Amino acid sequence: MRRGRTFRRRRRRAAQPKKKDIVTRGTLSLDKEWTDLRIWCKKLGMPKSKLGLAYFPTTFRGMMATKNIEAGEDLIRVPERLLVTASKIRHMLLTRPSRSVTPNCPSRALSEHQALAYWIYSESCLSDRSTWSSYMRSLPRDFESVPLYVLSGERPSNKLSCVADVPLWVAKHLPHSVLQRVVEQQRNLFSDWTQTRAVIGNLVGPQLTDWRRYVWSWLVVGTRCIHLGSPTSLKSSQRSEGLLDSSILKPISCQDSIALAPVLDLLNHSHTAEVSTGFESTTRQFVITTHCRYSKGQEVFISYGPHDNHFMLAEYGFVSERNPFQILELDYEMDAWLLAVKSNECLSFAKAAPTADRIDNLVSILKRHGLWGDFTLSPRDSEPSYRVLAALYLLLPAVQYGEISHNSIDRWERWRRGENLTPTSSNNSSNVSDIQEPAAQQWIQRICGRIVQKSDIMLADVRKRHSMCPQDFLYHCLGIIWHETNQTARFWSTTW
Ligand SMILES: C[S@@+](CC[C@H](N)C(=O)[O-])C[C@H]1O[C@@H](n2cnc3c(N)ncnc32)[C@H](O)[C@@H]1O
Repeated sequence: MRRGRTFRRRRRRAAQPKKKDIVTRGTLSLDKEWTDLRIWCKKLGMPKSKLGLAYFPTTFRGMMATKNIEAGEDLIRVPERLLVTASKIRHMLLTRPSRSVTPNCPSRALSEHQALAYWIYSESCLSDRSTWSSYMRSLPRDFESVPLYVLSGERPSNKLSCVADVPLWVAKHLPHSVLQRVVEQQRNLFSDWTQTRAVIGNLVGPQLTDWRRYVWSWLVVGTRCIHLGSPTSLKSSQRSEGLLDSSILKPISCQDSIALAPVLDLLNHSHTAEVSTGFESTTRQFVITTHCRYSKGQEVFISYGPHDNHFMLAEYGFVSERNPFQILELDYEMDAWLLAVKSNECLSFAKAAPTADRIDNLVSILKRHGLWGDFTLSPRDSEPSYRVLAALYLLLPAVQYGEISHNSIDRWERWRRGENLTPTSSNNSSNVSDIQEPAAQQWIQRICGRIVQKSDIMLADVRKRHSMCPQDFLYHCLGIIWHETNQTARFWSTTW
C-alpha cells in the first residue's frame, strides 16, 4: 500500500534522533595514567582545557566537560609538536643507521598508515623507555569489539582466521558487508606487515616479529588518527560533520594526510556533535571548536563522519543507536539473485531464463553508468534508492521475459536521462517506472522478507550469546545491527 506524504514526513521525523537522547553523564577518572598524560602534554605546550577523562555507562571511556562549555568555545588545542605524522617518522628513520651497505627499500617507501603503525609498534616495544610512554599508556589495551582484531589470527596471514570457536562464531554472525570489509582490512594489514618488514629489515632498531602487537598497532592508527586536509585557518574553516575522516588539519608537511593526536583521540563520536576544526598558523596549534553547548558533567563528543553502523563496527568497533545514516544494503542479495537467475534457479519468476551473457551485458551497462553496487534502502525514505531502481528497472524485464528487447533498454535510458513520457503514448513509449514499479516492489518485498527471516535467527543467536557474555561489547553491537536490519527489512517487506 502506498502511504501519503504526511505519513512519510512524520515517519522521517520520528526517525531523526533527538539531541537530548545523546546526553550522558559519567564518572571522572582519577587514574594515574590520565594525570601523567595531562602533566606531560602541559609540559609540551598543550593549553588547559575544560575536558576531563571519564567513564560513561554506554560509551565507556571518553571526555567529560569539567565546567560549562558554551557554543563557540574551543574544546581542545593540540600543539604541533604533539602531533605524530608520517613525515616526522620517516625523518626519524632516515637518521637510523642501515644494516646493509645499499639499502634497497628507503623509509619513504612506507605509506602513512605503515609508518604510523610501525612507530606505535616500536614505541610499545620500548615500554617505559619510550619518550612517549605517557601517551602510549593512554592507548586501549586491546580492540576486542573490532571484528578484525578478533579474526586476524595468531600468525601473519592475508586470510581471516576462523578456526577457533569465538572467531568462527563472530564471522558467521557478521552481516555480509561487514565481513567483506574485514576481509579487505586483513589483506591490507598483511601487506602492510610484509612491506614494513622489508623496509625496516634494512635498519637498525626494533624489527616486526610479533604479529599480534602489529595488529594492535595497526588498529591504533585506524581507530584514532585524524585526517589532515588542505591548509585552512580556523576562521575560514567550515563546520565539520566528521573529524576522524574529514579534511580538517593543516598538514605538518604537505605529504601528510593523517596524524595521531594525544588527548584529542580520547573524544568519542556522536552524530549530533558539531565542531569546527583547523590549524592556527599563528599559535601552531590544532584547534577544535564546538558549536554545541555542554554543561558540566556531560560527555563531550566530536563526529567521526556520516557513517552507517556497518562501517562504524568494522572500522571503529562500536555502533550508534538511532544512527541517522543507517541503511539496509542489498548488494549481497542482488549478487545472489543474479547468480540464481544465471543458473536457471528463478524459473518460477521468469517466463524463460535469460542467458548469463545477457545478464552480464546488462550489468556492464549499469557499471558503465557507475550504477552498479551500493544498493540501499533507507528506513527514513519513502522510495528505494535511485541505484536500486536503476538496477531493477534494467534487469527485471530481462528476467521476466527471458530476453532483452531494445525497447526496454531504450525506455530505461530515457528514464535514466529523466525524460518523462506521457501516459497516453503507445506502449513503446511508456515510462519504465510505470511498467516496472510493481515488479520492483515485488522483488524488494520478497528479498526483504528473506532478510527478516535471516535477521530473526541472527538476532536470537546474538542475544543468547550476549546473555552468556554480557560484558562483550561486540555482541551488544551485533545485537543492535541485527535489530536495525530486522526493523528496516520488516518495514520494506510490507511498505512501498
Ligand atoms: C578516537 S577513540 C575515542 C576514545 C576511546 N573511547 C578511548 O577510550 O580511547 C575511538 C574509539 O572510541 C570508541 N568510541 C568512540 N565513540 C563511541 C561511542 N559513541 N560509543 C562507544 N564507543 C565509542 C570506539 O572504540 C572507537 O574505536
